[in-house]
Amino acid sequence: MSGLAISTTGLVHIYRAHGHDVAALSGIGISVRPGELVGLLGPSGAGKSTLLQLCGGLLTPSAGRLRIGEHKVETMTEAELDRMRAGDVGIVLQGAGRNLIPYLNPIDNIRYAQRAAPGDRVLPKPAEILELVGLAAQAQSPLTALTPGQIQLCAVAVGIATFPGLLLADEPTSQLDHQARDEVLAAIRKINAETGMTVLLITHDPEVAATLPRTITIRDGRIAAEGRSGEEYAVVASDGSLPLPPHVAELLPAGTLVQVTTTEDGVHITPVPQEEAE
Ligand SMILES: Nc1ncnc2c1ncn2[C@@H]1O[C@H](COP(=O)(O)OP(=O)(O)OP(=O)(O)O)[C@@H](O)[C@H]1O
Repeated sequence: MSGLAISTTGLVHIYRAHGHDVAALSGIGISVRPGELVGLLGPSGAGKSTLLQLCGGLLTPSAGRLRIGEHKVETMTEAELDRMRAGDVGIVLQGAGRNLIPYLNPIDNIRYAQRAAPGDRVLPKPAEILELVGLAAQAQSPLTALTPGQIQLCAVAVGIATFPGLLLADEPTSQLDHQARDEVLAAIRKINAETGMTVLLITHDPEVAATLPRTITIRDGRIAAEGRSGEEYAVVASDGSLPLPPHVAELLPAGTLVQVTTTEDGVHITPVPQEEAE
């Protein structure tokens, strides 16, 4: 299957907790083209995992629009979401072991993941998947004999067992040494390049982020910035608002009046001294 696009408009997710609700996402608008490899960044609690789970059909939006390929996620029934997860979207949850059946070897883990795929789907051979992620030699090894890096590669292999159009991975390179981290990242890049699968991965590691062609940073449930090959940019939202980079926000406390002017060489934001504003 070829890569799936992701498109969201005004995406909101509220967790209904006892006593109070938590707005994890407060109006996210992103557009990811088929076959892109995108990193999702942001501080702890920013809403990254929530966005990933919405894209994977594990959660449903509280408001807003979410398209995964042709799927209109906000209108889908539980059964339709199940079918999307079984064939079109692969999810690698944080903590490799959560994605694997501990008593099955790598090739049987892949076979098991393929059982849920829709009957009309032509599935790749499990050996091909292991070859793609670089685990061919460990196909029959018990998971207990694998290194942490190989276990993570196995979790990725299970995530792509049906060759979905979208791979979602929650911190696939965390808790690994640098060599294992780079091997997992190389496998994900290879999957993306050779199959055209769209990939959205969460990372906290600035070294990983710097190597990705595109990154999206979330802060307080909103898009805070986008990166292109290591360079960070602020992104104008659909309502015209512009989140300030943290080092600028520090200089302009909430409530500061600013003058926004345009000149030939750009747009300037100038704080108005308080005495002038009064
Ligand atoms: N099941 C839940 N019930 C209530 N609140 C939740 C739930 N899951 C997450 N949250 C809250 O939603 C917000 C966003 O959480 P989320 O896990 O999406 O952030 P994150 O950016 O992935 O964080 P981290 O990097 O720590 O994994 C946080 O305030 C979190 O406490």
